[in-house]
Amino acid sequence: MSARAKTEQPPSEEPSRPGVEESSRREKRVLSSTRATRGASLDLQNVTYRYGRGGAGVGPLNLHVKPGEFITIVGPSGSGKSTLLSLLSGFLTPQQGDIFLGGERVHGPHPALTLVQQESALFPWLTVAGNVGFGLKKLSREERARQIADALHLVGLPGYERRRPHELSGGQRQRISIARALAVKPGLLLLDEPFSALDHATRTSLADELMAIWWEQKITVVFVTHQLDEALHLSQRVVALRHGEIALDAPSGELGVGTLKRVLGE
Ligand SMILES: Nc1ncnc2c1ncn2[C@@H]1O[C@H](COP(=O)(O)OP(=O)(O)OP(=O)(O)O)[C@@H](O)[C@H]1O
Repeated sequence: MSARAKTEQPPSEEPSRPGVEESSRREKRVLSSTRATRGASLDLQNVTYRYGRGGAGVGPLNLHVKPGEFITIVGPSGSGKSTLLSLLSGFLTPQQGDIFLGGERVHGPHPALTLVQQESALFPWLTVAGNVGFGLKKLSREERARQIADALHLVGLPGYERRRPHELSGGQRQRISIARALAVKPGLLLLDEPFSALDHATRTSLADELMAIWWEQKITVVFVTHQLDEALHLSQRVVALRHGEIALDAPSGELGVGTLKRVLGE
């Protein structure tokens, strides 16, 4: 049994605003937006995945993420964060239990569900437009170009369509990876330590940008990080994994780094 300290969520399906409104730029963007939820809900019901019989892995996990909510998953190395993200992104199938996105059972990779990983996985032979528009091939040329331009605008790189990945900095490449994920208008955005390879200043500014994008785009976000302060700063809610189980699930505003360290045994 996990020592789960689940805290009651507000009754509304609309997530509360983050408690980090100190950035004036973000504040301006936040206030200019009418917040109506577009993100999908995410439900895990008794989800279990073990590598080998009785081996390491995760579960049973039970989790409900509201449409438009931003949660972070923290946990020590080997606690099951990547396994959980692989299950959420449909790359692994639960051995027991079910995952529902917007009420529909997840069977394998899903277009409304995109994953941004630690190292940007851009195709080096394609331009920025080719990368960002990769999942938009069914659209007309004009519509595709418009969605690419919109996504680049969101990540603060308008006009970068013709650049190649090797002409960009590490931070810019991660922005393009996020733009590619956003371009398909996902119901759920999964981020696996997307800023861990970046320097502190770039990491902080990208984290702020991500907050603004989340608030504007109304998507549901699941963000995995090793950094406890980043988890508390970014998200509304922190889920801590330990030995493949949920050891804590609580609003960020009720937590401090010290509490998280104690729960995680750090
Ligand atoms: N392919 C695999 N085969 C066997 N065991 C695995 C495999 N992948 C992961 N594991 C084990 O499952 C457990 C959870 O691993 P996972 O990679 O999900 O943890 P993590 O929290 O993401 O770790 P890190 O922070 O180091 O990336 C670990 O004990 C790991 O050794």
